[in-house]
Order: sequence, then C-alpha cells, then structure tokens
Amino acid sequence: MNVTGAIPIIDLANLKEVENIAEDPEWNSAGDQIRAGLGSVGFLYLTNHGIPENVVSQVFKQSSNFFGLPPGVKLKYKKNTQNENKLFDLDRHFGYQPPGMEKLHPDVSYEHKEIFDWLYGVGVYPDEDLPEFVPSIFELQLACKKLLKTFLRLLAIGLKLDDVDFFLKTCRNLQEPDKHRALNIFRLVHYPPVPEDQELPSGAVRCGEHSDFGFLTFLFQDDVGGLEVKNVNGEWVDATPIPGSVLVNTGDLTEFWTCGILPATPHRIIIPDDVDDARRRKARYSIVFFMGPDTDAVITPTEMSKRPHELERISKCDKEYSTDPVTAYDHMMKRVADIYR
Ligand SMILES: O=C(O)CCC(=O)C(=O)O
Ligand SMILES: [Fe+2]
Repeated sequence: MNVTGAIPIIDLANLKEVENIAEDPEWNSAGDQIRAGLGSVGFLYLTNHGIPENVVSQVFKQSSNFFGLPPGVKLKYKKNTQNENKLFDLDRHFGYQPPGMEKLHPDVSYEHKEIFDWLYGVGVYPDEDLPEFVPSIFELQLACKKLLKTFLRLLAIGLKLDDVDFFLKTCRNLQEPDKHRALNIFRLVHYPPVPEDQELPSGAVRCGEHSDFGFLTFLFQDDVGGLEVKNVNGEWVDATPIPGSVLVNTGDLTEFWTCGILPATPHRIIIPDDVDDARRRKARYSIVFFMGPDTDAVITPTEMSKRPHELERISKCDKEYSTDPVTAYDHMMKRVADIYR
C-alpha cells in the first residue's frame, strides 16, 4: 500500500537563537514534531532550513558534469576502500563507484546507479577535470553541518534529554573537523536514464531497500521522484520531491542508540509506474550527506533512552537491543563490512 503525504514537513522559519532553547515554545514545537516524525514514518522534510538554494543547485550541476565525463576519466577516481591487508579503511571511503559496485539489497541483483563519495580531509578529486567540483561540495557540507548543529539540539529537546547539547557533545567534529574524525560521507548519486530500446518493467528498482548505517542522513533530491520510505506499520510512503526542502532520516546507529525509539528507516528508489514513459526513463540525481558522531564517541543506549517517559514504548518494542556501550566506529564497521564484503 502506498501512503502519500505522510512524511511531516517541519518549517524552521520561526526558530530563533534564544538564550534558553529548552524552554522556548518554537524549539519545543519543532523538537516534538521531529521526535514524532522520526519515531513513526522515519523521514522528515525540513523547510526554511537556512541552506541557500544556489549552494544546493551548484552541487547538482557539478554532479551532472562529473557523471557526464567519459567512463575512463571517472574511473581515474574509482573508490578502493581496502588497505594493504585487504581490510576496510574508513579513510579510503571516497571516490567513484561505477554502476554495479554497491548493492544494498540481496534480492536486487544490479542497481543501476553510479556514486561519488567525498570525505573531509582525504581523497583524490577531479580538480583538473572539474575545478568547481570540490569547492561546491565543500560549501554545501559546511551549510549542512550548520543545520545539523541546530537539528541535533532539536532532537535532544524532542527526546526530552536533560542536556540539549547531548548529541553535539558526541560530534566535536562539527566544530573541529581537523581534530576529530567522524563518519561523515558526502555522496552524489546518479541513476542513469533508461534508453528507449531497453525494456522497463513495472516495479523497476533503482536502489534496493536498505537502511542507512549511521546516525542521521540529509538528502536532497531532484524533481524526478521514486524515493519510497517504509513507515513503522510496514507501508511504503512516497517521499515526493518538495522543492527547496531537505529530507532527514535516521540510520542503524540511531536505532541502537535509542533502543528503537527512533528506528532506522528502510527506504528504496523505484521507477514510478504512474507517470509517463519519458519521465520514467529520465535520469535521477540526488545528494546525500551521511552523518555520524566522532569515531571515538561511546554510544551508550541506556543513558540516553531508558528515560521514564519512554520506558513504556521501549518495553513494547519486539526487538531486543543490546545496551552494551560501543564506539561509533565499531558500530559502523559491522555494517560497512556487510556492504563492501
Ligand atoms: O538517491 C536517493 O535519493 C537515496 C540514496 C540512498 O538512500 C543511499 O545512498 O543511501
Ligand atoms: Fe539510503
């Protein structure tokens, strides 16, 4: 069943930097909507979020320029996440992934998409071929991090934590990216057009069902559509593109951290059946910012989530969550190892 219009739209226009945000009605109202939305449908749209429209459109333009380069040029930047010992190395999580390299669901044999990942402070990038590529990404990730700081405080307020800076304290990388490593990956995705002579069956999938593995994800999509989100009742909800908005969703780390209060949201990209053929065949572009706490941040579910007002909900949860502390890095590595095996 497809449910439309079920993803909350949270307008941040009235949020002001006031002295005591924990007592401020606007911060509380937005925090409550975030808590409710992430706990039910698992995705939110943010509007009036402060990220300038032209900063986003510049990155879409550079993304289209990059993916339009000849395959041989793109392959100069091919991702290789393995170190000399053939083990996954976070510091190599950058570069180009040609179609077929990443597979997010075992039932989808081939995902027709290509990816470029950018990682702060490391990597080899197409500076010669596209001089504006990295500067445009840099600017957008800075704007995303600014929004993230606000969002992390709203989340703490929404979860009724005593300390509004609870999450910010685990993300020192936001203030000092050169001192603290984090699992922050800035990703450009291109789902190539489907040629007219190629069969395009109903229910075609561009990106298989998966949940993100980190803490929070910001997602910008073009106007093509196809993103679907599975809510807590198991219904697929359309994440229809809303111009100028940012989508936010939770990952596996959030689910673990909150003992399931905020579950990781399954999502996928399909090719919609209910639009005309030309539109179904059109390329789709998205920009995704995966955000994690500092790699050495210790995630302790009990401290954050076993709070009196949430106990009833946690006790109803049918999944068992470990309450053993783990570093953000170790949690992430378990998931990454499954994908890049
Ligand atoms: O392309 C999109 O809109 C989403 C991609 C995605 O979910 C992912 O890369 O994790
Ligand atoms: Fe995703």
